[in-house]
Amino acid sequence: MNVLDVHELHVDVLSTRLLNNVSFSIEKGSVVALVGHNGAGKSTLMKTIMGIQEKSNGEITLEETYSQDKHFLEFKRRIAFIPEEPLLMSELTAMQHFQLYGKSYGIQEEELMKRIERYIEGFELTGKLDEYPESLSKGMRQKVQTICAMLPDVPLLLIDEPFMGLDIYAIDYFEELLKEKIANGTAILLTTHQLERVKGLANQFIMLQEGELLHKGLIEEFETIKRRSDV
Ligand SMILES: Nc1ncnc2c1ncn2[C@@H]1O[C@H](COP(=O)(O)OP(=O)(O)OP(=O)(O)O)[C@@H](O)[C@H]1O
Repeated sequence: MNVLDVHELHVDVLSTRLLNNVSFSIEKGSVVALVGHNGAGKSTLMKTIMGIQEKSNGEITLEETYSQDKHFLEFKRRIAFIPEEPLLMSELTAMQHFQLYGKSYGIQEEELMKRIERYIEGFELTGKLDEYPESLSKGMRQKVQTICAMLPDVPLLLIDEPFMGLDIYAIDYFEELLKEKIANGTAILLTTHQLERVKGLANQFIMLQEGELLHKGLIEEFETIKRRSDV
């Protein structure tokens, strides 16, 4: 089954076309690395799938059923996003962020508390639950954002530059969590400038160039395609 179908996606901002006719699918349990030069459109694609960036044309569907246009709430509940820069709310503590995510994804209270405890220990955030974002370090804010996305069991995870700003302990722990999610059937679309770092996770890649999908394939084919296309 396809977890994500992106069909003929176009995104324009003012008179600039940021994504041009992008189509691809992601199967259940697949991990796809989205690669491309700075400005290729990777973050724009992520934000458009999340509905943060408006599309001008095309269709985005989850689990072959839930259309971003027609079933927005069901769509949003099936997807979690870790942006490159933490997008936390200054008026909420770390704990309040977790509770907000728990509510919006309909996680049962007892299960939510269990997961929060597990993740704050794993990410070494014990004692930071009542802190507001401004009194956390950048890496700690990234951890809070990461935990928010790890709390629900969603079929699709979008991660813009995983591991950015995390220390080596947090990277190892996060990688283990992702492997656990993948084993349970979660599909992941992640952007990266360091393919080496995600090689243990990703099995496919999509290459964007100037807003267009240039290549897609298995991760093992990446080096050959990269050499051949000189990008
Ligand atoms: N809101 C916006 N308004 C106008 N142009 C934008 C907007 N957001 C992004 N762009 C432009 O769209 C293009 C793609 O940007 P995007 O952030 O998606 O690239 P990226 O592949 O994620 O790059 P990087 O590797 O640097 O993170 C860039 O040329 C950028 O200047």
